[in-house]
Amino acid sequence: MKIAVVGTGYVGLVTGTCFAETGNRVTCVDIDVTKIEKLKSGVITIYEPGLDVLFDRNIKEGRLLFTTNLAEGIKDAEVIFLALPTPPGEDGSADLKYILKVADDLGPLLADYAVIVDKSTVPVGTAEKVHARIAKNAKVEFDVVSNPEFLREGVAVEDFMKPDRVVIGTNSEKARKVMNKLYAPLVRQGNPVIFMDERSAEMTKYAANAFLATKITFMNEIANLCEKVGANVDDIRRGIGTDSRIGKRFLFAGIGYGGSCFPKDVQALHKTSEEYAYDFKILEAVMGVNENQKTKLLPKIKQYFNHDLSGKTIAVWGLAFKPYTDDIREAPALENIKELVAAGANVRAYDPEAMENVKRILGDQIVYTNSPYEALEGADALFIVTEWPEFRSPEFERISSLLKNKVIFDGRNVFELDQMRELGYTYYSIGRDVVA
Ligand SMILES: NC(=O)c1ccc[n+]([C@@H]2O[C@H](COP(=O)([O-])OP(=O)(O)OC[C@H]3O[C@@H](n4cnc5c(N)ncnc54)[C@H](O)[C@@H]3O)[C@@H](O)[C@H]2O)c1
Ligand SMILES: O=c1ccn([C@@H]2O[C@H](COP(=O)(O)OP(=O)(O)O[C@H]3O[C@H](CO)[C@@H](O)[C@H](O)[C@H]3O)[C@@H](O)[C@H]2O)c(=O)[nH]1
Repeated sequence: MKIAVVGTGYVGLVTGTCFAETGNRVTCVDIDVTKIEKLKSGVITIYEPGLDVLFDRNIKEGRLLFTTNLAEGIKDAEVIFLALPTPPGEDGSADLKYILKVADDLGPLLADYAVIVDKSTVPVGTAEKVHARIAKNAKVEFDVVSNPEFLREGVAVEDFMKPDRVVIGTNSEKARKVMNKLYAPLVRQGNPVIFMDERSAEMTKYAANAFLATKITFMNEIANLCEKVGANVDDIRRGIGTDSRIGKRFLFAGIGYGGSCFPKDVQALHKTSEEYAYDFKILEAVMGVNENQKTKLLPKIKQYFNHDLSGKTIAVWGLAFKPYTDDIREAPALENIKELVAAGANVRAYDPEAMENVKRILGDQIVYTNSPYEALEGADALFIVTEWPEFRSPEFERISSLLKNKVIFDGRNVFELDQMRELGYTYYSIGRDVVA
């Protein structure tokens, strides 16, 4: 099939590359000239494990093209994906200006029947709005379908190529056939394509993200209570996660969820509920708890240093909002580092992928190091913010020889308490006893 993807950011590039890999001819469109020039010259613009191999192969085989010209990009396309940003507007609702602008532009350009697909995360009613905007100028028949994306950064290729499910919102039989054909190679493992109406598909995406954010937040609250009653949240996780009704995943307590999706999508769903005069109490609690959770360890760090961080040096391991990505959108590291610096501390930070992105925001307010150990040089304490695998089994002797105090603040429960006890560390983590 011939496909166009409009918006070649994270989701657009994964969508385009993966559909090229399943044999389609794909043209990705973006207004960012620098990005498109890079992509055209074979340079991948996002860090996503495994994507580079597919990207190189499909460019070489001529199935994956890039352009800044919308008319050229959508020419002869049977399916046109919109993978455009939907950032929070000033009031927290999803800002649809990028989507609606492209919808306006598309109308006069359509030369034959096409299925326009909302791949972006968009509030209930958006497919109808997009349809209306295209219809204003379109001279041909078309359908607008909602097909939300559930991929996770860091495992995006796996999530896209072997999806748990594909959700497609449409009442058009013609669009349904086109989408079924496109997704057939991805769902042949037995995972379903679930058809529903557009509004339910749009809502499904927000419900999934809000549910997962709630699940994590529930565990964070259990963790906070565990600290007070002297229980261990990791044992609780194992104890409840083995119940198949609860499930093992997304039960890891820590210093809050971040990223480009959960925070904005929970906020946007809350906004939708407000618009419909529904008081969605759980979402409000989730947002409030997560905000506090992100800086949960700071009072403990301050207390350890007798409420005076001036001149103290804190080594920070991990800046990305989670491992296997260079994405720092809503990353708990940023807020923590800003507060440490404001309290007079020096920060020496290391992250395998995200340092360039942090430099663009924090500049020379902190020191960036070439290895986790270099970050520890002259440091008074270690603060683990992101659980990159390389932090899980470090050389502890090297850590203790470099740190001024054998103290670790761990926002992701990377180490076992017994291990810390044996090694003689003072160890603060989330929802577990302090090892002193
Ligand atoms: N990042 C994720 O993990 C993820 C996962 C699932 C869903 N989503 C959703 O997918 C959508 C896109 O997210 P993203 O992370 O890929 O965003 P992104 O910011 O990485 O990419 C968006 C791209 O759209 C381009 N763009 C803006 N206006 C344009 C126009 N008029 N024409 C062509 N291109 C234009 C931008 O230049 C940018 O490259 C959002 O709604 C997001 O919520 C994201
Ligand atoms: O048990 C857990 C699992 C995750 N997190 C945190 O939750 C955030 C989000 O993690 P994850 O969901 O893995 O990353 P995203 O790439 O943001 O993916 C989410 O957001 C995407 C965009 O909408 C969706 O497509 C995905 O299905 C959804 O998982 C991160 O800060 C994690 O540290 C926890 O604190 N505990």
